[in-house]
Amino acid sequence: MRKIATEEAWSIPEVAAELKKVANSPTQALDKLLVKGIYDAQPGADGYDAMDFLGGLLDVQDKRLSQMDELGVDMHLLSLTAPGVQMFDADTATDLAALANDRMAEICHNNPTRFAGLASFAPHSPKRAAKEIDRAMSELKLNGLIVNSHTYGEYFDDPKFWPILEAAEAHDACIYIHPRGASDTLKGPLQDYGMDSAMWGYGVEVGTHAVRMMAGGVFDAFPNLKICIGHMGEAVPFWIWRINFMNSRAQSANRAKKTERSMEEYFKDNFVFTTSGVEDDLALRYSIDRMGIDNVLWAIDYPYQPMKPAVDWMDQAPVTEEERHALYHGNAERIFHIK
Ligand SMILES: COc1cc(C(=O)O)cc(C(=O)O)c1
Ligand SMILES: [Mn+2]
Repeated sequence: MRKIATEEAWSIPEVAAELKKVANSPTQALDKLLVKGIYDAQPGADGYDAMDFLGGLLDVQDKRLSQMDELGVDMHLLSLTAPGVQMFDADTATDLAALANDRMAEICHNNPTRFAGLASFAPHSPKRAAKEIDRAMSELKLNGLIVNSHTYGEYFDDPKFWPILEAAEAHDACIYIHPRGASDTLKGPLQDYGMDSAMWGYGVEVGTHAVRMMAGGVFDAFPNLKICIGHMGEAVPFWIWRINFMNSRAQSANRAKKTERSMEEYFKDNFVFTTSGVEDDLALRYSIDRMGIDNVLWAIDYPYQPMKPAVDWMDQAPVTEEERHALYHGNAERIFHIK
């Protein structure tokens, strides 16, 4: 069975070098905790260096590909790892997004059956971002788009970003909204106990972004726009009944923006989500039964999650063989235009 992993992190030395500067900058962004640990690792300080995430991010043809061969993973859908270019100034972000897209396109063109890619862009300059999206999709023939949730505390329900959404919809380019540390206005109690990143804060950040987009009417403006989120839908699938009920009550009470469709309809029609970093049988079964098999894709979240457990888990997950085909490759081929 063809296996396509859809949230597979990657980076280039130029972005890593720029993030090392961020690690030593006065920024108060919550991402700094993790950026310091990965890009300016002090051996033994917090153990991130022992996990060698940076080595895994920069590698494509060596350990990554040999593990894929060993485990029968046909393809990685690569994306520039969080926080991407979003902590840089607008010009640096625009330039490095284009550079990363060129490098990614080269990898994909040289290994067309093993790697596909999601293009980066700099949301800071929506019109320039839209041009990079046009270039990435039309010229570089990449497979979709990646953004790491907020950019300087702003979210895609804000119409200033809608040139980006317009370009994505026009190209039928799914935007993967990947996590990063919560924005300065959201980070409050997320700064302790390791809650800043994958354990909790990431899900809060992306879940908040997804609900803002649905409740903000984004999908009335862009009915064909497709969004992908990871980590079994950042808990939104579990919470969707309550989101739907409380939003429709708030709309009736004129406390929420009137929308053409319901929150549940938007989540079903305009979102898909992956299993990245949630290797849980019951969560998977619920997600398929609640949101539909066409909306769930398999992912590893390499190098942050080890490859073998993610394969072993999906190989034995409690799904039909038809569902397993959809999870492992069918949905990814459709959403990310993978031949
Ligand atoms: C950007 O840094 C990341 C770190 C981790 C982690 O497990 O600590 C996970 C992700 C991720 O889920 O992509 C990203
Ligand atoms: Mn990830």
